[in-house]
Amino acid sequence: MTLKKTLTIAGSDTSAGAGMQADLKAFQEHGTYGMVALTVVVTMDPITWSHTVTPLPTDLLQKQIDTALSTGVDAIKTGMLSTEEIIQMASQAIQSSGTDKVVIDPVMVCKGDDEVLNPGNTTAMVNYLLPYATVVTPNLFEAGQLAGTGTPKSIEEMQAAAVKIHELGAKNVVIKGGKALVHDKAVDLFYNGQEFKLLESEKVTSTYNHGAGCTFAASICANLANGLSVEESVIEAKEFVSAAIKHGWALNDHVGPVMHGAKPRFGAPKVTVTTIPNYINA
Ligand SMILES: Nc1ncnc2c1ncn2[C@@H]1O[C@H](COP(=O)(O)OP(=O)(O)O)[C@@H](O)[C@H]1O
Ligand SMILES: Cc1ncc(COP(=O)(O)O)c(C=O)c1O
Ligand SMILES: [Mg+2]
Repeated sequence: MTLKKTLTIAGSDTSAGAGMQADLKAFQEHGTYGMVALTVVVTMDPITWSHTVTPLPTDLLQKQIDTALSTGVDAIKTGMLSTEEIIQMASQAIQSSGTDKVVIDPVMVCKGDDEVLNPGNTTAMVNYLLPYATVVTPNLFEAGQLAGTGTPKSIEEMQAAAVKIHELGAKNVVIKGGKALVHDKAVDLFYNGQEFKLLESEKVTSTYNHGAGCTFAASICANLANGLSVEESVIEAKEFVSAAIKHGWALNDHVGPVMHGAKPRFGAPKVTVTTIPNYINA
């Protein structure tokens, strides 16, 4: 038996709820063979839990990319890319791979840590990654940065940002309303250039959501590798991450990771999908 090969170009979250650890766990749960090209290592102060991001030498990143690509990957996901040079390397890797199954998770901040990685990265992501994105998965803040609109605060503003990001080259856009959007459900907006769809699930009140974004994007990547359509991939990923958040738990006093493998063990909350009109300028 062979498995579909999924590659994440991402950082290591030493606390292991997010980053490449989340990606590998989600890849595994979806039955794909996960591989990693590591960009940075994120460590936490044991007392304050403030994050330190340490980049790996770029020649070492390139060697990892070359190794993984030589096996022939079926789908690629990107996560934390800390510099413009690393963003360009990820773009080159995507182009060299020949795959059209590409999920860009435009990580700009870590939950619980407000420091933006590097403001110049947004322009580099727009120029080098969005044109190759099968799916891009910004949260509200990241969507506002990519679109240049400021952080969306309503479904209408999410639609406006999604249209801009689509115009920048991403074939499909999922803006994650998540916990931040003032709404009684956890709402994500899906836009494929033609239709807007709202994906809604119950909003979990727990704060144990570390790694939700990575788990969601990695699940989309694995689903694409396994041959699901873009829309099927996003819907299943939403179910998968909803279950993971519902069963999130406290690793210590500072952080609560999602339970990556919750869906196959406990089932998933219901996700409803509704096509909505274009409210922009309505
Ligand atoms: N409290 C919550 N309850 C249910 N789903 C949530 C919750 N918070 C986020 N989600 C969902 O988890 C996924 C990841 O979103 P989010 O946590 O906002 O991303 P990020 O970690 O990148 O900021 C999205 O599908 C979002 O709707
Ligand atoms: C290496 C790494 N990648 C990505 C993220 C983003 O995590 P999330 O899935 O919570 O958005 C983090 C956050 O800590 C991280 O450390
Ligand atoms: Mg994120």
